[in-house]
Amino acid sequence: MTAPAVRTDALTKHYGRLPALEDLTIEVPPGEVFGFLGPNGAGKSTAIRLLLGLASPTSGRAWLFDVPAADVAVAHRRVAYVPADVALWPRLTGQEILHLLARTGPGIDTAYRDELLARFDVDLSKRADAYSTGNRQKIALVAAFATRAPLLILDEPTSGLDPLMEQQFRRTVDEARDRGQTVFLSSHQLAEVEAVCDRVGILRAGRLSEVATVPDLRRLHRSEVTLTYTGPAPRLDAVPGVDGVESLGEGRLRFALTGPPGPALHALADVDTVAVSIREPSLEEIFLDYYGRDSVSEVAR
Ligand SMILES: Nc1ncnc2c1ncn2[C@@H]1O[C@H](COP(=O)(O)OP(=O)(O)OP(=O)(O)O)[C@@H](O)[C@H]1O
Repeated sequence: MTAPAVRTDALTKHYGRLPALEDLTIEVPPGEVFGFLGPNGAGKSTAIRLLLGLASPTSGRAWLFDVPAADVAVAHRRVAYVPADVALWPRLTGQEILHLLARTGPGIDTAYRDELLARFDVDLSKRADAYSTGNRQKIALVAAFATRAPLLILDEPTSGLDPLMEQQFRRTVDEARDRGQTVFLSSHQLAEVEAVCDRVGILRAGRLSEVATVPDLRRLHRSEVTLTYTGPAPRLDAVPGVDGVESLGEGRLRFALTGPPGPALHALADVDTVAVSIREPSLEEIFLDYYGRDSVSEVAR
């Protein structure tokens, strides 16, 4: 059996009394694009630092392709990493930095690197201390995606990119997946996670609340059902999974449906239904369920 690209077992990190990460157990198979989603302080960067051996766990363990994460010299042969705050050698030009990174990493595809440089519109002649945050991030992304590393770990990879570059980023992740690389990324951006990830892990205050595909997340959460009928109004108040029943006037009503639709369909069996529409929740609405209104603006920004 192929080793999982990432595996953690009850991975925990406390800073003093603060549980930055509690009991994280996940498995990411090779070739998957996995997104770690959560608001500021949820523990995303802490988890990534533990995977990279940049911090040691308080308890629990992590492996990259079955190599203990703490065995940095071996584990990093298969990893390319882009940190949230990209720091580059200030006196080197973009060109020099790419050469340096190519010599120290797991080997690169130079033709693909040139394609990425054009795609991300990077000016390689400037010294790194003259780069903007977004340009530093672009250099680091090009360096990582141009490697043949089987695992790419990206901490908030698009936080400094403009919308046009975000599009290019999404295309590049798709190409990495097509080549069989595993991508493990953290993000605040719901749209990005929705667009690129096969599965999403939702972190809340250091704990994993859910791991699911985006369509599965939608199924777990409230859909909005609007019903048009003739005859007497159906009685739905006590039906499992149904709440917020609201009349929209003559012969129309709306309700929220959570979980399997069977009981609601059963309750509607004798109703003369003219039309029914079901609107699935957006990822943002799913977040409202998890975090409440205050943090969703932070997550969706
Ligand atoms: N070196 C540290 N010392 C003390 N506390 C820390 C340290 N690093 C992180 N923390 C705390 O651990 C918690 C998780 O932080 P972490 O950076 O992992 O969150 P995050 O989800 O990556 O957030 P953001 O989206 O803001 O980067 C936060 O409360 C943070 O203040």
